Amino acid sequence: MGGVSFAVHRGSGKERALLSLDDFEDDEPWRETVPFLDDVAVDDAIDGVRLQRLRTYADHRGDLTVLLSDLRETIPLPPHVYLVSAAPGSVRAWVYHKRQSDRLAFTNGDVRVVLYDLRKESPTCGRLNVLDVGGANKVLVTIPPRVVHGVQNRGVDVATFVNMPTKAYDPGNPDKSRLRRDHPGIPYQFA
Ligand SMILES: Cc1cn([C@H]2C[C@H](O)[C@@H](COP(=O)(O)OP(=O)(O)O[C@H]3O[C@@H](C)C(=O)[C@@H](O)[C@H]3O)O2)c(=O)[nH]c1=O
Repeated sequence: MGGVSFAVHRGSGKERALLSLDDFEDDEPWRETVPFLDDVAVDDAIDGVRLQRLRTYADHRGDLTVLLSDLRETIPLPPHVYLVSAAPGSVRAWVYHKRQSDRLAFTNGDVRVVLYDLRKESPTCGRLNVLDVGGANKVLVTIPPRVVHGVQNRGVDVATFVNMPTKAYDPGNPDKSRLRRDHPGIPYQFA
């Protein structure tokens, strides 16, 4: 694999004498509450599916959006995180995972997430949820194991989303079960 060169500045004793870590100022606490990842109520949500509001902090330099945090509650920290770029109109469906929960963070684009509960033991077996998320509705969607899901980019630009599943992807034993996207057994057809 081709080496990647980095500019390395060796520094000198004289420079270190001019500055120390103590010269930095600590940020002051700015909020008494933790204003991110508030739960969003979803009418008739499938059992175990969770939506949390993602809060974006904007300033003249751009913005920052918190995607996941255990500051407010103990959560399974993500052993694996990846970024998906969805081409305009693209559909990723239908899938479910036997062992992991997906935690999909949507912050941009016009994306539709469709969830379908085929878990025979679930109190919401047979229920469908259709969630429109992205730039206008920045949310973290937690999808428990065995909940069928599909994601469509309904916009005209590439949409990206981050997945922070509760288990690492193992190519040797991928936790991914698929069904063709137009299967008539699911009461939703992607346009
Ligand atoms: C999930 C994953 C895939 N891959 C590889 C496998 C494959 O060659 C390529 C694309 O993987 P997939 O086809 O599984 O990805 P995809 O079907 O696009 O699934 C994605 O869409 C949403 C709806 C989901 O539910 C997630 O599971 C997410 O993986 O990336 C990794 O290398 N690491 C990973 O962690």
